[in-house]
Amino acid sequence: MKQIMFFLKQIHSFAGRVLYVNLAAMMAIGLLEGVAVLLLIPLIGLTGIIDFDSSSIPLAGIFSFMDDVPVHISLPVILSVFVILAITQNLLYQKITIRNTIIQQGFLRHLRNKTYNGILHSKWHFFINKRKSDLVNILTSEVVRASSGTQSVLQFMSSLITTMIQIVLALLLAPTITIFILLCGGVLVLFNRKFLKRSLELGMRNYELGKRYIGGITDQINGIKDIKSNSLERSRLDWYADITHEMQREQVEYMKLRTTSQVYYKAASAILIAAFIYIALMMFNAQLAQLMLIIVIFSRLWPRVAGIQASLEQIATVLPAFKAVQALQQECRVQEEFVENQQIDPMQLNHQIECKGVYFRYNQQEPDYTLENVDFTVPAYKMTAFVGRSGAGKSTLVDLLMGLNHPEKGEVLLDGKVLTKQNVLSLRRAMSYVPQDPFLFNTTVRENLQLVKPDATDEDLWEALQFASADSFVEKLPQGLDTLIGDRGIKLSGGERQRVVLARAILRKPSILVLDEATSSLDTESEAHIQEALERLKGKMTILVIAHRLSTIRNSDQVIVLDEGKIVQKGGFKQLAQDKSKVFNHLLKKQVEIAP
Ligand SMILES: Nc1ncnc2c1ncn2[C@@H]1O[C@H](COP(=O)(O)OP(=O)(O)OP(=O)(O)O)[C@@H](O)[C@H]1O
Repeated sequence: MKQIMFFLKQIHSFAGRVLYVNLAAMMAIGLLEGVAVLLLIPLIGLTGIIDFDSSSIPLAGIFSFMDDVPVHISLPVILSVFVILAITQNLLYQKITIRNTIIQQGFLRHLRNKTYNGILHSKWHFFINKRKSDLVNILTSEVVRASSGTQSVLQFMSSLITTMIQIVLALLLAPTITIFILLCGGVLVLFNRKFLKRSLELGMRNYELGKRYIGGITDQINGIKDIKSNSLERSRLDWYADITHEMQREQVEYMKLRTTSQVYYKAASAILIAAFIYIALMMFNAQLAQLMLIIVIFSRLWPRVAGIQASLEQIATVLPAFKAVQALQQECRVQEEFVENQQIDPMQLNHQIECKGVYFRYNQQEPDYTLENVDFTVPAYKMTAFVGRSGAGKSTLVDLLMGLNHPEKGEVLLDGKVLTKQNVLSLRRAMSYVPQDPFLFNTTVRENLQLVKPDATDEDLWEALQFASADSFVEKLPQGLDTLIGDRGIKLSGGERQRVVLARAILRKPSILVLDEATSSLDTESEAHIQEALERLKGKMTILVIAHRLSTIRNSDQVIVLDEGKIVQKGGFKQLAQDKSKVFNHLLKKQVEIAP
């Protein structure tokens, strides 16, 4: 019951008044069905087969006025009313089903939007600690499962209301039989509690399996090149066969559980009805009319009780999915980065970015800092490069400048203003970021570029492409700007992809451009193209570059060298190269040795 209330609260908070309208309509359906049962009393009398003694049946008196009406009139009248009631009830039922679907689909959409909104507005820290496939699983499978619980709850409510009304009518018609049926039903529901517990366990297993399944296939599809080139197909297929087998077993077990509990109800129904007719005939000398009522009431009421059990089991299985969605929403609330409720303009960086005494670590339980006492200034409209060995802390530092990581001590200042939750969005809108593995959609060059500026004209697009040294190769593509570039831009070379992404970054006309190892996987010619592009951009915006390849940053205005989370050198490229005892010179020498 706690679980039903939990679901009802959620649906209520979403649907509000509409829910009550539906519940009222369900009550009307129950009443109509009840009236149809009542009509059986004069019908039984009219058949004349049975010696109908209305005094033996409560409520039957209300039809006594029909005693004087001839059968050739009363029979068609009663049958017509019966047909009208049945049609009205079914029409109402159809309307309610549609309205319930509107509530359920609306609730699904509401759950999806709220969850995705929460995810997108969470801090970077949240993503660092989360497995991406778990988020995909919740957004695709679990949200749907959770909202299917809404349907079960509405079905449960409808069954419950109809049953209640029928119980009241049945109590008026035949109190002893009804109380007996109810007692038996109650005992069976109690007895079947273990089925609910088991349903909950199966729901939990289904959730875990779904998570593992999506996690596994996401990793494998992402790493398909490794799988193929290292001939790992067999082992991956074995994994897949195992997990799908487990999923199959879980579904079969669930079906076994559902059908077993229903078998109990059906078997109990047959036994009870036989026992009751026997007792009624042998002990109470019941009339045939009363026996017919027993059968009618029993056959109407009992399936409802069984239906309630089925809905409860259904709700129990989807509860883990609902709780997982809720837990994620709660986590996102705690991790909220900013509220996007007002029009925020991009900031214009005119003077400098400063890092003052910054300390940062990913895990505050650990003693060592990833960045320690970091102090530097990045002048606006200049190009600053961050270099250092792998793991020195370059990406962590740039993430801090982008407001993705937050200093534990110290502060980041933009034109003298501390970077906070309040101005981080304005900074992001002023920034374009080009990662090492750039992201392109499976569509045309044009649409990939217009992603950041939907109203960009052809002239704007070509200008950005020219700045990124990408114009000449785009011109040569079969359909130019309208050429499809495949999944993640697979039809372009690494260097071409990188330049399209750079063009996209430039199209936004950012105040700050960040390149995160954008040239490390490129050949020398592609690197030279990016270098040309950077040369063209110098002086137009503030450029931050993380570079493994030191040749890329030869023309930067300032180089910041990091080692084990500390700044060990700062200055111009040539100046740093001359200091033979320090890290920068060491890095340079290594690259010269590797170069052919
Ligand atoms: N999400 C994380 N959680 C915990 N530690 C992390 C995380 N990301 C990075 N680190 C650690 O922080 C340190 C700095 O990593 P960072 O990625 O900033 O280095 P980097 O200089 O950019 O390295 P690379 O050149 O290899 O990309 C490393 O020791 C790394 O293991």
